[in-house]
This record gives sequence, C-alpha cells and structure tokens, in this order.
Amino acid sequence: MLENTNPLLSLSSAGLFRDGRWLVRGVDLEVRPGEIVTLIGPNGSGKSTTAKMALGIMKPSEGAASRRDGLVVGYVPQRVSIDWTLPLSVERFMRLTGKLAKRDADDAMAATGVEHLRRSEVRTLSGGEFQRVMLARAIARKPDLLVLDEPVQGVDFTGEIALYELIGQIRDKIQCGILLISHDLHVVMAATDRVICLNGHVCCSGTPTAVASSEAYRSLFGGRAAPALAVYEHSHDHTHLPDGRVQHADGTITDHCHPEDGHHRHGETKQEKEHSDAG
Ligand SMILES: Nc1ncnc2c1ncn2[C@@H]1O[C@H](COP(=O)(O)OP(=O)(O)OP(=O)(O)O)[C@@H](O)[C@H]1O
Repeated sequence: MLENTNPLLSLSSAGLFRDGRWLVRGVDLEVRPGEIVTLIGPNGSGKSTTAKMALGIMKPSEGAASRRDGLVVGYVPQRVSIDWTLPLSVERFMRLTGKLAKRDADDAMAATGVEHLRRSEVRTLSGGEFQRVMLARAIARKPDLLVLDEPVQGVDFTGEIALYELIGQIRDKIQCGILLISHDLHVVMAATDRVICLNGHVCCSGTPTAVASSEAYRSLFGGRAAPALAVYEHSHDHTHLPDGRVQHADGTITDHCHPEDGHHRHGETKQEKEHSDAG
C-alpha cells in the first residue's frame, strides 16, 4: 500500500546545537514500516541525540523533524531507573508505564520468549532475559515504530546474535519500523536495511554489505553468526574541524561531508578529543 511506503518519521538536515557546539549536524534519516535502520557510531557521536530529535523529545536547532500522525512508539532506552531494592515481578514491570490488557502482555512475553519468567523478580534476571523483557514491554502496545537504544547491552555474543534475530522476527511479525542504536562499529545485523554511521554528523549510510568473511571472525562466532552479522567497514578520509565543518583530503573545507567523501579520519580532532576525554 502506498500509505505504508510513507516514512514513519524523518529527519532532514537536522542538527542540535547545545552549550556552544553542535552535538550532531546534517542528519537525514527516514524509517518506513517494516524497515530496520541502524544508527552506529562511537560513544558521544550523537546517536541518542539523533533518535531524540527524530522522536520529538528534542527539537532540532536546524533542519526539520517530522512524524506520522498518531505514531505509536515503543522505546527501549539505554538505561532504566528502577529502585532495585523493591520487589518487582516481570508481570508488574510490564504494566508499570500504563494500562495493558493481560492478553497483550502475555502475547508480547511469548513473542520474546520470557513467558516463563512472568513471576520472576526483575532484579534476578540475566542481562539477556532483562533485554527480552524490555522488548516485550515495548512491543506489547503494538507500536508502529520500535526504538531500541543499545539493545544488546549486558548480553554475551551468543545472546547478542539471538537478540538480533529476535528483533528481525518482531519486525517480520508486526511489520513495525525499527530504529536501532548501537555503538558497535563492527557488528551490525545483516537484517538491517540501512546503516547510518554518525560521528557528530552522518559519516556514511547504506546497506551493510561486507559480510564477515575472515577466518578469525568465523571461528569466533561459528557458522550461525555469518548470516546474522555483517561487518561494516570503514576507511576514513576527511577530518572534522572544531566548528563542525569538514576538511577533505585535498585540503578543501565544506560545511558537511558528502556521500562521495568516504568516511572521516580515525585521528582525533579537537572536537573528537573532547568527546573521548568526556567519555
Ligand atoms: N542535553 C544535552 N546537553 C548538552 N550536551 C549533550 C546533551 N545530550 C547529549 N549531549 C552531548 O552530546 C554528545 C552526543 O551525545 P549522545 O548521547 O547523542 O551520543 P551517543 O552517540 O548516543 O553516545 P553513547 O554511545 O555514549 O550512548 C555527547 O558529547 C554528549 O555529552
């Protein structure tokens, strides 16, 4: 249906200026129903800021953000603030943020494989179980869009692959759009339709094409990993100046980098140094 091809949300040349600097700038982003878009980039590169602009939590200082009318969003944040000293069952945790029909909660827990944990204390869950409960809570309200900020935190490699597969299954089942945030530059889902690499701006974007092929990689993840994961390779050829402009390999300076530029240099600029010092 034509309607389904319209983006759920979009950012156009969006940037956020705070405390005398651009946290992120020049971001173009669209997520459509049934599509998985992954934001990758190092710590402090503006992934969460970009997601917040897209969701309307932060208003862009330049450019535009738009969302489909009545968009239902399921958001799994990077951190949750819960008083872990209080007893809290998975069942209650599922309903903490609002009314939820028992059947919808059950279906969501079944979809992420945590039904058997319904009476468990949230604080006793393993990292992987907790992420699955968070996912269940997010999909229980049947969102048009799922936003997952670092969904594999606290999860080992095997659990990580399983979780990525689960996210792909959820997309197939409920045909929602998914905006995934990961700081991992090397491991992204093969199921990702589009990867947007940020480092204060969009360094590059496109399909994750270079599938892991090295012997070391295969032996590390095993046969199951190869189809599930892809390596998104980077070679950087331009530098970001402290004022947000971009200096290219030939010495020219432009406001933003362009798709044909390749990617930014690994060497630290002042701005990147500030980021890493802060981190
Ligand atoms: N509200 C704010 N005011 C000022 N600076 C902010 C604000 N929010 C984030 N920042 C800064 O903006 C930069 C980008 O932060 P952001 O959280 O978007 O990065 P990220 O790529 O999601 O990082 P991480 O991988 O560490 O979660 C960081 O340097 C951060 O300190």
